[in-house]
Amino acid sequence: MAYYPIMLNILDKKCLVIGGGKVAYRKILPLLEFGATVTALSSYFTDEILELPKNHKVNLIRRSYQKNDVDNYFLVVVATNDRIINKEISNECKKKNILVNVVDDKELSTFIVPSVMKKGDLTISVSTNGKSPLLAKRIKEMLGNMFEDDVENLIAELSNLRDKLKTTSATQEEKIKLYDDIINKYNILRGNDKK
Ligand SMILES: C[C@@]1(CC(=O)O)c2cc3[nH]c(cc4nc(cc5[nH]c(cc(n2)[C@H]1CCC(=O)O)[C@@](C)(CC(=O)O)[C@@H]5CCC(=O)O)C(CC(=O)O)=C4CCC(=O)O)c(CCC(=O)O)c3CC(=O)O
Ligand SMILES: NC(=O)C1=CN([C@@H]2O[C@H](COP(=O)(O)OP(=O)(O)OC[C@H]3O[C@@H](n4cnc5c(N)ncnc54)[C@H](O)[C@@H]3O)[C@@H](O)[C@H]2O)C=CC1
Repeated sequence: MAYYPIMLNILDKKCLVIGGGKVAYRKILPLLEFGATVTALSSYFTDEILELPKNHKVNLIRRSYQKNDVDNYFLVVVATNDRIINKEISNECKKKNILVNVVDDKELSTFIVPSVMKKGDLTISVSTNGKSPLLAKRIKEMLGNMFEDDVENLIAELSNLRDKLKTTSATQEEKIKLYDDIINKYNILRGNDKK
């Protein structure tokens, strides 16, 4: 079984993280980074999570999970240490067509989270289909170190040109030739001696 990778727009979307331990914290951070409004619900929160509402769009609810808590959320991450509760929440989300990630059971999840490296508008995301999250993280670290910082300038230049070419009658082949000329002008990979 392989997962279909997509880029999800979660800007201002209501996302719920259930659980308040170190894994919940790790799952909350990228949701915030990508613009979601996060509610964390847990009977207990670590100090790191308790600090978050000071500077971020996070709302904390300190109690254990109750039926229908997932209603009206776009996406739910389940990070408790209670497998029975995890299964119950997963079933509820699936029934209600809410995207759900259960951090310790991919069978209960409708999506899993890859390891992500972001450099401006370049996103590199690595998954092992849940087989080895640590390897996903290591590969992401290796790939992250391969890129020169000017990859961000390259993307900006390509994007500007692309906007301009949209209103011209250039053919797809002509456009790709122009894009490739720019790509070849840059040294996006470290140690790449082209130029
Ligand atoms: C299926 C998945 C579900 C999901 O969470 O979406 C899942 C599941 C599990 N992870 C476990 C363990 C670890 N997870 C990490 C780290 C990360 N785990 C992440 C994703 C995923 N983890 C999804 C699959 C991703 C893929 O397809 O490869 C990353 C990429 C993203 C993120 O968490 O945001 C993030 C790296 C962030 C970064 O790049 O920095 C580390 C390393 C570390 O902490 O440093 C360890 C210890 C080493 C090891 O086990 O490899 C356990 C066992 C728990 C136990 O033993 O009790 C389970 C449960 C199970 O496997 O059943
Ligand atoms: N996906 C991943 O990357 C990883 C997943 N895991 C798994 O993630 C799970 C959580 O790990 P930790 O954060 O270290 O655990 P933890 O024990 O520190 O935190 C569990 C949290 O769940 C809360 N909780 C328990 N029952 C609840 C309920 N009924 N309603 C609301 N909140 C409830 C607790 O109050 C606590 O805050 C574990 O099952 C672990 O196996 C662990 C490592 C990595």
